[in-house]
Amino acid sequence: MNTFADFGLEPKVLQAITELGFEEATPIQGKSIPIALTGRDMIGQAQTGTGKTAAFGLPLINRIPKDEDRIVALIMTPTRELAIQVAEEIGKLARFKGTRSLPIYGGQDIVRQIRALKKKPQIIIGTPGRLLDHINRKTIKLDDVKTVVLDEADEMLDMGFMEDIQSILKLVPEERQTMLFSATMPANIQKLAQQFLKNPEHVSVIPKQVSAPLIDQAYIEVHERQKFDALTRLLDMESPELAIVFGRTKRRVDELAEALQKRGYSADGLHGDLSQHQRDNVMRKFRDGSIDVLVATDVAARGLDVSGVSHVVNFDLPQDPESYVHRIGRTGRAGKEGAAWSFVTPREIDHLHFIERITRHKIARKPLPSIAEAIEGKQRITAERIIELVEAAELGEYKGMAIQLLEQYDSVNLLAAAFKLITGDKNDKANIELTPEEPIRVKRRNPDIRSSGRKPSGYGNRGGGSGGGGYRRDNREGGSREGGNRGGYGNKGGYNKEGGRDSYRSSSSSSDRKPRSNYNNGDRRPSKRNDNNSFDN
Ligand SMILES: Nc1ncnc2c1ncn2[C@@H]1O[C@H](COP(=O)(O)OP(=O)(O)OP(=O)(O)O)[C@@H](O)[C@H]1O
Ligand SMILES: [Mg+2]
Repeated sequence: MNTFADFGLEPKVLQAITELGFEEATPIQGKSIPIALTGRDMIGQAQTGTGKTAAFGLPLINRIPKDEDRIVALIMTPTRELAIQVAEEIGKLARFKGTRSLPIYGGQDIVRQIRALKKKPQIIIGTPGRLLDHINRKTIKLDDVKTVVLDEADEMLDMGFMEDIQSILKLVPEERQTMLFSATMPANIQKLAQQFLKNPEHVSVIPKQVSAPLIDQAYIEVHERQKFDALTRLLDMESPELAIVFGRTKRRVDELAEALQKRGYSADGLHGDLSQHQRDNVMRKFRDGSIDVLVATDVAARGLDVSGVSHVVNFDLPQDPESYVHRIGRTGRAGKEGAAWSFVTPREIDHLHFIERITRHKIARKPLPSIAEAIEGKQRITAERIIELVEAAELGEYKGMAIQLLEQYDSVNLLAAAFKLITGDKNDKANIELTPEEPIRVKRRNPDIRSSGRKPSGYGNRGGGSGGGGYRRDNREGGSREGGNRGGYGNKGGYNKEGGRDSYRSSSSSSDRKPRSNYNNGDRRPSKRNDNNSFDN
């Protein structure tokens, strides 16, 4: 057990930690902070929701002199939402010391960013594409950067950011500290590490299983056409505080969010084809609880920390075990419990076993909730709300009618009728038709490649020879289908108004760099880029 005072952090940094209510350091913080404070390169791996942001953020803030007026630290994240969130957390940790930080991401007005850059931030938190834009415009200079952090390093590689990261790091002085963090460290991270890190310290607090321990994981076997009913029954039965429902494609997310709204759920969708304004809006509504179901593509899988997310539903199974780990890791964070449910079609059972094998966690099979369970769940919630109202005792103007009715009718019948009226869904008949998704197929891969090269990675280490797994992420179907279908869904539910995939370029930047197409560059991975290119740069 580590108290923060043991690390020799400055009083003003400690004050911020106290203010945030952090009592003791998490294991990854306990191991990383002393190393990071020395300025050594490091790779940090720990389960989702265990405080990796502060693990790199605190030493970073601690090491920056107060009167520094140059950019001395750079944090890169794979998504805009994550850049915003990390910047907020860094801002909180730096509050008393006064270290200045600034998020820089695509989709935001570049002129506004340039103005903010004039205020001499010391830490920049950004997505690679927009960072490069600023570098090319000479509005960001990296000559004085002493520390670089790649948050979700493996994801940035997977999204095809390698080239961008290379270009950016070339401009950072060799004499620097570089740190990589993620909950998952597939083997290809070695490539990045070898290229950019010097004799890094590997810090891993991954025990046997890579997914966070406080998440209750289950799966329900359903046919594609049953999924929507299964979801609504689950939502009714479990009544999540907040839930994130992951769909495989943007089209899926649009259709599902719209269908849930039709059925009266307070839901909205998030994916990379929305304008930044729409994305910000959805995230804000979800964070403040004005919607309680966020339907999202993998754009929301990494790093997002929203307190109150009690449930994650994989409406569609993800292709990669990593994605599974990160998606379900949006719940069960910072010592809280959470539930993760995955819908698995009969043809995907093998894929589920593959995920179980790689994540080393058996996922319990649960039956499809029955209509009776769903109704009971809804009634339970309604009853709780009624009791709350009764206890609040502010029912003055409703009492007259209640008294009148009770004189004529039986009280049980009256209450039952009220329940029926409240919970019986007039919207249940709303016609819902979702475009079916193809089942995911198992892509074999060599178990060894899961290891980060040093034990224990939480993956791999199960023997198995080398070579020839044949697993290729860019074969995954989600991406191409997302792209292929986009045109047809342009005006559903008010989404996709931006139009095509390159629109982020024109709206976010006037840089002369070529738009990143997923299809014209063999180097880029088509699958995720398809969603991510518009969410990042
Ligand atoms: N020492 C601590 N004590 C209590 N809460 C903490 C502590 N450190 C961080 N937290 C909180 O825990 C939550 C999760 O932290 P964070 O987002 O950094 O996790 P993470 O390890 O980066 O997860 P992911 O892999 O999903 O990105 C945040 O709300 C953060 O404020
Ligand atoms: Mg994180």
